[in-house]
Amino acid sequence: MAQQYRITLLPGDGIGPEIMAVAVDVLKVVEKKFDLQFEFQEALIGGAAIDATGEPLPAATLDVCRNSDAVLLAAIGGYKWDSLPSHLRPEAGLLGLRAGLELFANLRPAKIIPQLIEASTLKREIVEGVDIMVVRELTGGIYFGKPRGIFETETGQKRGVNTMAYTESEIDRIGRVAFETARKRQSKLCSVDKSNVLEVSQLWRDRITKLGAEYPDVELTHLYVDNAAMQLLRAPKQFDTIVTGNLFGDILSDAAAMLTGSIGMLPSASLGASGPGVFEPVHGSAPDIAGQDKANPLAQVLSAAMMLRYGLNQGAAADFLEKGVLQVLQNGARTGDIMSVGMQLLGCRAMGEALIQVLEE
Ligand SMILES: NC(=O)C1=CN([C@@H]2O[C@H](COP(=O)(O)OP(=O)(O)OC[C@H]3O[C@@H](n4cnc5c(N)ncnc54)[C@H](O)[C@@H]3O)[C@@H](O)[C@H]2O)C=CC1
Ligand SMILES: CC(C)CC(=O)C(=O)O
Ligand SMILES: [Mg+2]
Repeated sequence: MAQQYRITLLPGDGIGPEIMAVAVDVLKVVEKKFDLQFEFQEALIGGAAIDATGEPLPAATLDVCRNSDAVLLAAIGGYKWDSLPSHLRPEAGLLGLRAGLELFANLRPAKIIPQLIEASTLKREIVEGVDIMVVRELTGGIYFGKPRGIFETETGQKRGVNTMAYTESEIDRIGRVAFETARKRQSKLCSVDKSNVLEVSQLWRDRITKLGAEYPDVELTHLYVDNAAMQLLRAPKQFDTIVTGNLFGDILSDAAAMLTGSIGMLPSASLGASGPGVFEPVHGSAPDIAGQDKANPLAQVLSAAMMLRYGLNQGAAADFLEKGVLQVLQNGARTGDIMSVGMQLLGCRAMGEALIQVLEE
């Protein structure tokens, strides 16, 4: 009998529904090829949820996610909701989902795809062979620290406040994920912080260094985040696995995306100690191209592959999808963000169709 999985789909906003439709079609091919059965359930998050219910993360959404085997998320956010107070914005829905499911570890691979070297803004010799895994802490740091808000000073000025805080146990648990991840790769871990200025980073560096003693086979180095950003663009091949906090990981993973040609190619997995993971592209809802059939759906498809691998333990099905993506690119199919001379420019839907054709061959 086919193995059954309950998958919650969170298309969200902007290009979200367009790229999610492609991922679902692709997963239907996987079902057939691997004798799996996906029970898809769609739920509201972000701006779409605000419009329908007044809240960015309705309780019903969190419930259905908790009761599923994995969650596939597209993206949230858009101009329409930008002036709402921060706790009512679409982004609060995403943060609430990550916190609600205790998804403290965000794996963001940035691996150069040989077919896309020409799409990178960097020189071939700089990016060829790049294979980096960013392990980003996802439920702590400045996105969650208290106090936060916009307060009034004694002189009547507004003062915006956010707090970057990490406890030892929060650092240790993401540190362990990072050391274990590095061990399965090239056994090189670079921890990124700002410990020359921030106490929170001093504690971070201290704990990661202590943890390093338990992983003598992993070569541990440390970089300040400003230098790390520069090194990522100067000589990205020096990196294997990077571990860092929530804000620095958010920023560095967008920078790492450009090494590989486009943020439209980068997937991620958000994992906790137990329970369903959330699998989502690194990019956002791209409101500038939403509704125009221009989005690259491949980050979403590769997020579905990460879901198969990390969330459902279906490694062969994940390999199948990843190979299909390489093949469709090899065939010359390109969306605008990864277009180069001599290739075939496709819209989001047509890229999905080209991929399905490859997968069904
Ligand atoms: N995980 C999530 O849901 C995230 C949501 N956001 C939200 O998304 C909205 C837009 O944020 P931005 O800073 O503009 O970041 P973004 O990642 O949505 O877009 C940045 C640039 O990359 C392009 N891009 C992104 N994904 C693409 C794709 N699949 N194919 C082709 N081009 C793509 C966009 O057109 C844009 O020019 C905001 O509301 C933001 O808060 C931002 C990042 C993550
Ligand atoms: C939209 C934010 C909540 C987060 C973000 O940019 C990300 O996780 O990449
Ligand atoms: Mg981001």
